[in-house]
Amino acid sequence: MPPRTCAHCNAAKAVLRRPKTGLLVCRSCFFLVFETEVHETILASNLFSRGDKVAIGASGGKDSTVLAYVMKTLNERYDYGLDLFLLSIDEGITGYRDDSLETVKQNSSEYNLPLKVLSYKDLYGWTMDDIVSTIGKKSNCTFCGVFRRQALDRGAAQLGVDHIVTGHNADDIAETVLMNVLRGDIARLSRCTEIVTQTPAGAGESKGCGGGGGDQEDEDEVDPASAAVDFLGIKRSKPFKYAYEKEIVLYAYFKSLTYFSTECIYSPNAYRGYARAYLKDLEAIRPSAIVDIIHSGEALPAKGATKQVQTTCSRCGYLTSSADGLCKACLLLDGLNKGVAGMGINSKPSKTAKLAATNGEEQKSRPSPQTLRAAASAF
Ligand SMILES: Nc1ncnc2c1ncn2[C@@H]1O[C@H](COP(=O)(O)OP(=O)(O)OP(=O)(O)O)[C@@H](O)[C@H]1O
Repeated sequence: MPPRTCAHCNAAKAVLRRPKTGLLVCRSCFFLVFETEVHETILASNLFSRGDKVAIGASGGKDSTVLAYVMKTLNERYDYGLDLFLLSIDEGITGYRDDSLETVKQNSSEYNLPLKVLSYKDLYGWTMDDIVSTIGKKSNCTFCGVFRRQALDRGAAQLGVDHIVTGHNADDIAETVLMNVLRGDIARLSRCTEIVTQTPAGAGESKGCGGGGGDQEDEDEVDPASAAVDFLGIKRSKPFKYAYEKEIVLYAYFKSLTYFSTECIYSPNAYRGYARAYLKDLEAIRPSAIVDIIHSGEALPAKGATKQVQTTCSRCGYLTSSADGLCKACLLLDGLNKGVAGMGINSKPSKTAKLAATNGEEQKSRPSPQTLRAAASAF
């Protein structure tokens, strides 16, 4: 049988079948089509403006490694005029983040992108190793997700960047849509498909974990107790919103990119694991399921979603939607420092935090049965 030719150029030998479209493509057309789709996502959402300083959240894993490479490529190819940085958070997980940070350092020098590393130990006084040895593995992802979100914002503020991009991909977002539907969490459902956010969306947006251990590169660490930084100005976005995980892996493989592929040792994440397995089954039957779920998520939530009122934490200056005055990270730290770690996890948002910002009406965070039925029937 003669070798099959690429469906795009009709000339070169096809080397892979694109997971997203099923088309047989050659290596260079695959690179080009993958990069062009990310470029189109960036243009369609007006993600950047010329002169923006952009930090790439770099964990050393496949998604953020490919993101760093593609952002650099597109910035040069299309002359976006962006000032790019790598920003890594060292959560303090021995045998995981210390190794992955070595990969980030390698990428920093290979791609010629300056790297900044911030650690939980310096910011919060606790590593994830310390936290897990105190509270066990249950709920540790809550601490890690809340701390990382804030740490990324603090790193961005120190770098003076306008924007953080992360490697969340289409599979991550589709999984999150499924999880929010299954939990009936309409507020998060309305946020999880947004390609850009400008204020903290809370721990639930984290798709689970990261790990950690690396060194500090900067001397001007933020003291959480004295920070008064305008976090509201920092945008976050997901240029890989429509990029399939399988294609990211293929891209990294065919480009021979260096990335760290071990799962976090503290990440049980059972619930997301079920959503992921279900999504993979759906993808095997119909590859468009991933992007279809994202589109459903975008169309669903309008009703019943609330916007939270943002104020600043009375202790560290970070953003919070709690009228009690403390941000989630400070609440969690209080619990840890007082030896009652469940305190921050179990605390419920105060009633005022649930006020809808737009119309001033108080709304319940639980959706109505009709809203839930409508959401569930879409799947
Ligand atoms: N420790 C970290 N430092 C900086 N950014 C991080 C860190 N952990 C996660 N991120 C950012 O958040 C995104 C999602 O991370 P998560 O750990 O949930 O997924 P992942 O699939 O393991 O991502 P990756 O393959 O990039 O590690 C990453 O792609 C990265 O941009």
